[in-house]
Amino acid sequence: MATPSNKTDIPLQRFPHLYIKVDTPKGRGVFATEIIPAKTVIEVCPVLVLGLDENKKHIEYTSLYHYTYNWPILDDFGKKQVAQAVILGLGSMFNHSNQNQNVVWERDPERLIITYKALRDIPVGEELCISYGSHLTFKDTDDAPDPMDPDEELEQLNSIQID
Ligand SMILES: C[S@@+](CC[C@H](N)C(=O)[O-])C[C@H]1O[C@@H](n2cnc3c(N)ncnc32)[C@H](O)[C@@H]1O
Repeated sequence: MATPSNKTDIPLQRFPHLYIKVDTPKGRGVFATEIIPAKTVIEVCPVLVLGLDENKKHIEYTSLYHYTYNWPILDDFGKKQVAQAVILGLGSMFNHSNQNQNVVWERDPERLIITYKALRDIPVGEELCISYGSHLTFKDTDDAPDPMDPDEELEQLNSIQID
């Protein structure tokens, strides 16, 4: 089990006026019932960092694989590696949007948390979306299909590895 290298207590925050909509084109998604002003902390989420082996041998074969974020670690030899982390709390519920990203997130590897903040004012009724980066392995429902492009029809794996 990874433990934080920074031992100071971590104040938690969550913007209270949120709900999960269960039937969006992206599955479940996070929405607000009140306007969220720019820079508001939406949530501070503790993370569970998975062992490199644990991920490769087990998690990659489970549904959790679609929820983990890349997480920088030092291995037993002090070499930089990219592990996977399960984000506890609402962090795992944010969907991806390229065009309409309205939430930014920041890792704190010393405290093993991620903080999510409003990138701009978010009106009631707009989904809260982060960016998963450029290596999507599922079909992004925000992308309008191009009927002339047969590649659009190619089936893609439904998984993410958030950068
Ligand atoms: C971290 S989960 C987000 C919560 C998820 N929607 C749920 O219902 O549990 C990531 C998964 O949500 C879906 N997803 C997220 N963003 C998407 C997008 N832009 N287009 C299509 N599916 C998306 C994909 O199935 C992806 O593997």
